[in-house]
Formats: sequence, structure tokens, C-alpha cells
Amino acid sequence: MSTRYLLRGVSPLGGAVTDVLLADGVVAQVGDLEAAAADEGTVVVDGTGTDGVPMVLLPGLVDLHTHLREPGREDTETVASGTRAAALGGFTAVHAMANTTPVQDTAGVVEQVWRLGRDARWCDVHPVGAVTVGLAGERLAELGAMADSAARVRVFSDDGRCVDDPVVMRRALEYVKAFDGVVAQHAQEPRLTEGAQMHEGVVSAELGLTGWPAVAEEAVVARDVLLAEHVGSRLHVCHLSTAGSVEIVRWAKSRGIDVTAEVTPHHLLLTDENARGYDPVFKVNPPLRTQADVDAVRAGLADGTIDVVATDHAPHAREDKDCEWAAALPGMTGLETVLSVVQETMVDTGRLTWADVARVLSEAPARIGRVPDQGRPVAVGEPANLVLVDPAARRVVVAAEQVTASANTPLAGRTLPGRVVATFLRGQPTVLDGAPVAATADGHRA
Ligand SMILES: NC(=O)N[C@@H](CC(=O)O)C(=O)O
Ligand SMILES: [Zn+2]
Ligand SMILES: [Zn+2]
Repeated sequence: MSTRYLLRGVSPLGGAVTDVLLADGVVAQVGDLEAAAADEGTVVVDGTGTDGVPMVLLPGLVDLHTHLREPGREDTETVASGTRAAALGGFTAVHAMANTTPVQDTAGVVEQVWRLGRDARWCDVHPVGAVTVGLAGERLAELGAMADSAARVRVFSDDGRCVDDPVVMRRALEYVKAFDGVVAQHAQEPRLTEGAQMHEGVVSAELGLTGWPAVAEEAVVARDVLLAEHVGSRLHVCHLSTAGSVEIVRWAKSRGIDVTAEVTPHHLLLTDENARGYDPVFKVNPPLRTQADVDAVRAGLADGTIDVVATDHAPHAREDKDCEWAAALPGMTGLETVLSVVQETMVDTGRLTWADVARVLSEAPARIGRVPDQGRPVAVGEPANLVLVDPAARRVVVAAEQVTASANTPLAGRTLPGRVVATFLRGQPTVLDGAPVAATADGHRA
């Protein structure tokens, strides 16, 4: 029999303090379970956090947007290193983006990534399938074969590139309906962003860097919600970053269009002002926007216009970041810090409750990705995919201490609230006392 875990004095979703027993992969009991603490084979986890504040128990986090870089760039991240980082960040499932080398555009490649995730055992890995062959934007990839494969792909994206041809986008939206899939669009009009380096505005003008205007995102979001309405399909907007995009999605939802949207932690926290030091760690796609945009995406997340916080964890090699701004690759890491950023920007400011955090970081992404055993309530009989957070803790982000194989965090040196104390995947800890717990060959954890 596998080890049982008794979480003593924890606060599920920030509510009344109670005990929670995990056994046989599920939540076995909830209530005053003092007697169970003496049972042999039961490990007790004390839920008393910093300054006596009870720890918050949430459903394990689900990322809709992670770059794991395997196959192809194992020097920057592997499925194993990325999912270990994910577990430390509180995740029990991640969606692995398709822009690998080779591209995840066949059943063979998505099954390979899915198996690497299964064997690493840090969290569930759901590969995203490419929309077009080689991300070239021309011919649809074998979407049906990826959906039918062992990886059971439901999310399709050319992320990194925009599916800019409206006919190709229309065909993709129509095609994925057959298996209840969703097209996740990287909304970037390519002609409006040729040579773009950062958000087009006052700061880009002062720095002399080519601008990436908000309209290049908004034009594609507007077109796509209309296409989704026209063909009656499901659309997801990746890393929404502008006030105008929030307005378009709000309008689309009010018309009953089946659109969902995500915001990244960096677009909730940082602005184009961060580019003033020309440090490429702040170079990302879409670019960091203005404070007005940050305010708008926070408001959109608070009112439900934006459904999900997704990391867009984008690890890069030192040589692709420690160089001049124009030569650097866009992207930043995020798996290990996202919960703290959401706490700082949304919870500690009164915009979201912990129950809302469970919704935007677990329930909604699981629903959009059609992952049935994640994002579930903390209730008896439910799969024990959980994360335990110490909300009163504070910590300084140190790039070298992160578990991701890359060092391009934009938050180095920052003090952030909250700390992931434990993560449970089907009742077994992947993280305990804030440290990773590797699985043994038979799948058990010490
Ligand atoms: N976000 C980024 O700046 N980069 C991503 C691609 C993407 O998400 O568009 C990457 O793969 O590095
Ligand atoms: Zn993207
Ligand atoms: Zn991405």
C-alpha cells in the first residue's frame, strides 16, 4: 500500500481550517482527523505556516502554456528539468508547446513528449500539437492523428508564430471541432511587427528600438473571435497583453462566442519601463506593455474576461540572452514564480480570492485543455492532485537557485510573497518541505 499523507490544519481554497487525508491517490477524508495522525504508514504534514498563518490547499496547478524545449534544445530545458521546475511551482500538469525541433506536428513526436513526461513522473505532460506542418503556416498538420494518439492532444497551437492566413485559421478551427479541440493562437500580425523589439510607445521611441504595436495583437484577436463565431468553434488567445485585447474578448464573450484567454505573470507585473536598462531578460513576445495595459489585464482577470493565468515559461540559453537586445531571443522563465506573482498582483491587492486562484490556475486551464482529472474540487473521492502554499512566507528570487535548466527569470533579486511547501500528484508528493521528491523505479516516493 502506498504511503498516506495527512495534511493537518490546512485551509482548502482559503476557507475554514481542517485536516485532509490523502490515500490511494485520492482525497480520502476531510474533517477533524486527529486520530488518523497516529496510524502507521501515515505521514503528517503540519499546515501551520509562517507567523502561524494556516497554509492554503489548492488543486494542483495546470499550465496551458509551457515550453519544455525537448526534443531539440535539451541544453536549455528537458521534459524532466522543466516538469521538476513545474512541480516546485505547484503544478501537477503542464501543456508542452509545439515549437520544438522537430516540431510537435505528428503523432510520433507528441507521443514521444508525452512518454518523456510520464517517465519523468514530476507532473502530467499534455503535448500541444502544431496547427500547421513545421509551424510554417501553410498546410494543416495531422491534427486528427495527434488527437487519436496516446497523447490525446486537444490543444493545438503554432505558438511562437501566428497562424496569420485566415483560410488556414478557419480550416483549423473547423477541423478541431471533430474531437472537441481548441486552437490556441499566438496573436501577432507579422507584417505589423517586422523587426519589432519591444512595445511600440513612448519608451521604444526614446530607446530607439523598433516597436511592436498593440494593434498587431488586437487585429488578430478581433479577426479570430469573428472566425470562431462564424464556424462555431472554440478559440483560445495565448498571452493576451493589451487593454484593447481585453475589450475585444469581453465583447466576444458578451456575444456568446466560445473564446477563452490567458495572461502571463510577466504581463500582470512588468511594463515596457523595464526595457530601459536594455537587459534582454525583459525581451519577450508579446512585449511588456504599459501600466495602463497591466491595469487592464488585471481587471480582465478579476472580472473573468481573462480565464487563465499561463506561464509561457520560455527557457533560453545564456548565449541567447546575454547579448545585445536586438540579437536576444524573446522569452522568460515562469513556472517557479507564477503563484507568487499572482498572489502579489491579484490576491494581496484584493482582486482575487484563493478560490479564484484555484479557478484561474487550475480549474479553467484543465477545462480548456479537456484534462478531466485535474482542476478538481478539494473533496472526498477526488484525485489528490494538490498544492500546499504558505501564503505568509516571503522569499527572494535567486536565478541560480531555480530548478529550470535556464536562468532567464526577469524577477531575480525581487522579494515575492508565498511559498510552495508541497505538491501532490495522485496522492504522492513531488515536492515536500519545499524540496523536490524524486520517484523511485516503482513509482513510489519516500
Ligand atoms: N514568449 C516568447 O517570447 N517566446 C516563446 C514563444 C512564444 O510564446 O511566442 C519561445 O518559445 O521562446
Ligand atoms: Zn507566443
Ligand atoms: Zn509561448
